Amino acid sequence: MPFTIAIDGPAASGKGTIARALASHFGFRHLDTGLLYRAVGAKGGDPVAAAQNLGPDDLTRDDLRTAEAGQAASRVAAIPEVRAALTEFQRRFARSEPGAVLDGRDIGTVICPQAEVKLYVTASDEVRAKRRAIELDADVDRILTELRERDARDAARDVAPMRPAADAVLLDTSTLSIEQAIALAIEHAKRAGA
Ligand SMILES: Nc1ncnc2c1ncn2[C@@H]1O[C@H](COP(=O)(O)OP(=O)(O)OP(=O)(O)O)[C@@H](O)[C@H]1O
Ligand SMILES: Nc1ccn([C@@H]2O[C@H](COP(=O)(O)O)[C@@H](O)[C@H]2O)c(=O)n1
Repeated sequence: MPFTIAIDGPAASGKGTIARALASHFGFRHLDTGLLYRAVGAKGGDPVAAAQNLGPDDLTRDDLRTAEAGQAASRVAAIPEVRAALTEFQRRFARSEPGAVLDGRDIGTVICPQAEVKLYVTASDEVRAKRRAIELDADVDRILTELRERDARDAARDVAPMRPAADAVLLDTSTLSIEQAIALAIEHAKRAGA
């Protein structure tokens, strides 16, 4: 039976960093599901058609990590038909042998409610904005405004809103180094049988 690790949380909280490290540590596959929504937003045109026809080339564009791509992703992610078009791909990925780590906003609640491990990774708004501003070499105040706007939209939407699953373990990385956050996540996953 494949082992699934679901990691959710707000923008720039460190989900992807932890997800990649867990996948590497346990020899599992990793899917950054935010990239799917970023690719749909970046493709332009009808977002539902874009989601239904997403291909490998769409996921390797070099403009997907920008703040603008994040905002566009958040807008198309509120459309139920867009989410529906991306669901089966994510669920199939989650069944990868020997295991898979998926990070996003609705992995523990909607995509993989039966995941063996569920983490909800957070950090204060200010810490997240600072980390992302360093990463993108951008203005921290602009990034803070953008993160708050995106989080609010992601948490308020009717379909698959961003929230921790009832059985998720919360991991606040505000005062943790990357190494400390990864070590805690590995420890938790091991205790759960990974
Ligand atoms: N514990 C930490 N301490 C310091 N920096 C961190 C920590 N965790 C992550 N970072 C850095 O913060 C930035 C955001 O991390 P990451 O990309 O993992 O977040 P994310 O939650 O996956 O973001 P997004 O939702 O936008 O994809 C990266 O530059 C990463 O290196
Ligand atoms: N499971 C998911 C993953 C992402 N989204 C939306 O995509 C935006 C970009 O995600 P990042 O993880 O790359 O920041 C995000 O703000 C969400 O709107 C989603 O809805 N569900």
